[in-house]
Amino acid sequence: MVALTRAEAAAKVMVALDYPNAAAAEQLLEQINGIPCYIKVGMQLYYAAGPGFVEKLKSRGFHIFLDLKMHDIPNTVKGGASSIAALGVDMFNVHAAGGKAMMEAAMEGVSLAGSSDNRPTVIAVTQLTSTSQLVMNEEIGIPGTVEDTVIHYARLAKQAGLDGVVASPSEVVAIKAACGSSFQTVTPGIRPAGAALNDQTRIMTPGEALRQGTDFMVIGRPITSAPDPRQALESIIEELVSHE
Ligand SMILES: O=c1ccn([C@@H]2O[C@H](COP(=O)(O)O)[C@@H](O)[C@H]2O)c(=O)[nH]1
Repeated sequence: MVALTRAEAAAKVMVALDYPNAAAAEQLLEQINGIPCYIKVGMQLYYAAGPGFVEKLKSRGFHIFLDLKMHDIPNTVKGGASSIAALGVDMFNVHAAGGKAMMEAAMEGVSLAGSSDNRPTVIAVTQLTSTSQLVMNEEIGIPGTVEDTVIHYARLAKQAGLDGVVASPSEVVAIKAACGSSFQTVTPGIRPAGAALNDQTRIMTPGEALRQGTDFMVIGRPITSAPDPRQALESIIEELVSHE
């Protein structure tokens, strides 16, 4: 495996700003100031702080993944995607379970918002990393293995013209084999050794996820709930730099 520089390792980490308001998010951003990682804004912060906060982060030079996981009828997702693309975010997502027509509508919405040269990366959520094999089969009612479902959704997303998927790091090798190495994988469910699992079930350490070939790893609580978030992020970056 080719060794990563510190900047390359940092650029693979998407810090999940799961906070109730802009002030709390700003506090974390202050603590990790100068580390060139990606920032993920999800539902909690977006619904509280709104599109203006996202635009503000963009104007300050952050790379933003807007994680709103749209899942609705195609026409509504087309409109939502168009509004999100107009915000200038670097990446956003939809649920693959919405189907191919819905994902194609998301891509149409993106093209309505502007030039294809600087459009956001559009990815699809496959199976949430909190979902276990048992829950997928017995509660949600999808038969077969989680990996088969993830691959089915990844293929559908690719056919619809999307750029990649959200999945567990343990599914990255199979996704790349099915959809090609340039099809992007964005993987939450990252837990440094010894960290609390919280509600995640399909997890890997940062080093293991890197070895699987993940493009980006989404990490929230192991950083944001740490006594020293900057130190927690630095030690994840160090794990990626030194991983063989
Ligand atoms: O399948 C998914 C899709 C999205 N997420 C999001 O990633 C972060 C993970 O946070 P942790 O605190 O590291 O568990 C969070 O914002 C989720 O909404 C996911 O976990 N799994």
